Amino acid sequence: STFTVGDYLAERLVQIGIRHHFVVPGDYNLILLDKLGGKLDLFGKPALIEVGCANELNCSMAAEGYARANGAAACVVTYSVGALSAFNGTGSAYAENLPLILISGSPNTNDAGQFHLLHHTLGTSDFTYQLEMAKKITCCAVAVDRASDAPRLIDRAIRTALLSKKPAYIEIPTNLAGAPCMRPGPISAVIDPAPTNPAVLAATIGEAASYLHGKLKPAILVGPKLRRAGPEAEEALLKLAEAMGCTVAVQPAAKGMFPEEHPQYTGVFWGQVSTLAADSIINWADAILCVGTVFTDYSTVGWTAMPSVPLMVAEIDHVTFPGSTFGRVRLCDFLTGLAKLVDRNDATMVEYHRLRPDPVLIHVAEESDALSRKEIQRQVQPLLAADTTLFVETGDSWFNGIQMKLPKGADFEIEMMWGHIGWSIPASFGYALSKPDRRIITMVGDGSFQVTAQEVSQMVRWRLPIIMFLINNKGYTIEVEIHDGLYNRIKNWDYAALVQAFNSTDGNAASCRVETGGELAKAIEMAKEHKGGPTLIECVIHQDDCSRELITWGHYVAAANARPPVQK
Ligand SMILES: Cc1ncc(Cn2nnc(CCOP(=O)(O)OP(=O)(O)O)c2C)c(N)n1
Ligand SMILES: [Mg+2]
Repeated sequence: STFTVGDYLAERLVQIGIRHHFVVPGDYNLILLDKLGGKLDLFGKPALIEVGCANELNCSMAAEGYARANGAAACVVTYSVGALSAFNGTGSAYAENLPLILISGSPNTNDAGQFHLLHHTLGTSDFTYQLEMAKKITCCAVAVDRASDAPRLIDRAIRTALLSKKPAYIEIPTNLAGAPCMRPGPISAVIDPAPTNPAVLAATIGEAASYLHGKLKPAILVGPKLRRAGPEAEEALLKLAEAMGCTVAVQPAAKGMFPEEHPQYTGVFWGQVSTLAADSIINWADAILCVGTVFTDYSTVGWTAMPSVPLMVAEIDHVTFPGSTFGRVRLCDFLTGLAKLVDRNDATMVEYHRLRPDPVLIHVAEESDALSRKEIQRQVQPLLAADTTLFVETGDSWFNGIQMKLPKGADFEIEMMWGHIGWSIPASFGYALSKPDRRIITMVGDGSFQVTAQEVSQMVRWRLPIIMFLINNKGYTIEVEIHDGLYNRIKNWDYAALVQAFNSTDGNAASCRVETGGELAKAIEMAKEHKGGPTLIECVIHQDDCSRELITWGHYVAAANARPPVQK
């Protein structure tokens, strides 16, 4: 059969390791979906498994979650009505440094020139607006308008996304998906990374050695971009930390990127809402090796927690020092090279042993007591195991999740830069498809759940045993703590009943509402046994029952938002 543009795209997506593609069909992408779904592997099975979502916002967020687990993801939508919703998950992928490939069908190539007015458009004959918008939220946006251009444009978009860990956009007209196309050359043309320049590497390591020279108490701070640089970078960081012997703290969005059971782990550095006194040791250090760090208003508690010493910052492909910068240095190469040369200096570890906070006494509530946030945390903690990935949603779930202890092998996912409420439901669904052997636990607030609840029905459809703790505090508590108003109150739902509605006649979702510690304990036992599908446990707590960290953090973030305009 003829090799087509759609076949070319399918081949490249499979070659970069994608096994599932997230879709919402529309008449501009149906032929393309046939091609993507029609690609068979050597055993005659579909090489790409098509995963339908209830809407394009959730579709793009499911792809974002898939990219966290798989490294890259594809989201296929129809023109305008689909793509504009998928732009939100694309923005998340940009903010969170994930190579999500957004693919949109588009009008027949003959229509623009004939000034035809078409459905799913603004009602003008200008069909370029979507590509222009996509250019602003991706690292590369291409529109194929001739089949002969498809290989070059598709390869460029995918390569740029993989190298920069940012989303890319590919637009394919409905009458080109099935058009004859040249076959691709080796995938190495697309995935070979830009190699580290050896001379630059040597110079960078030399600069790092002089940055550390004479410092008495260096520490390491890990940020969320470390993971985006690949598992070899995380491994290299571990070796560097062990070569130095110093303390290692992580930023909130990097929780789980350094093993928490490691003796050198000293908590989440998040200013006044840090864990394990990480702020004390970071503030005591006289040199901080920042690896993949991102300092934002949220991660610096409204700018009240910026480190006060000159920093070395190692990024995915460059390193900066106070007064100098080095490009084309891949993070794993830099960390590996530095680990071989760096002097051991455990001064911060010695000091940390002096100031490390003692373990806190965990209060065990009476079984009949009204359920509290603390009791939920106490009962969820034992669920975290080596094969667990904990998803935490924007809201007080961030703060409750950050306080959890991750046992060896456990992982953590948070969307702290983009912060789109509702992300965790489709994202944990997408992630679970890529890592079926992991147990997913999602902590999500009632407000967030209302944004993307439909995707629980995909967890039912794919029989994924995701356990969701829905914290029902009757509204937008994180917003209440930043700045309250009636707009932070929402209509309460019967969340447990809603999830049962997704079962219809062929479902397997378990759900219940719990209002005491005793009921929660029973629900957790039920969830642990329930394998054939998702479990939602709606945990009812008082609307003001929020973490002290949220209140402190909210106070300073509100102050940062309120800074008066600087007279220009
Ligand atoms: C798409 C999107 N729209 C609005 C916001 C602003 N926002 N941030 N957090 C919230 C409320 C979250 O409420 P919940 O999920 O119930 O969380 P908590 O009550 O804090 O546990 C809003 C409305 C947002 N972060 N994302
Ligand atoms: Mg809430």
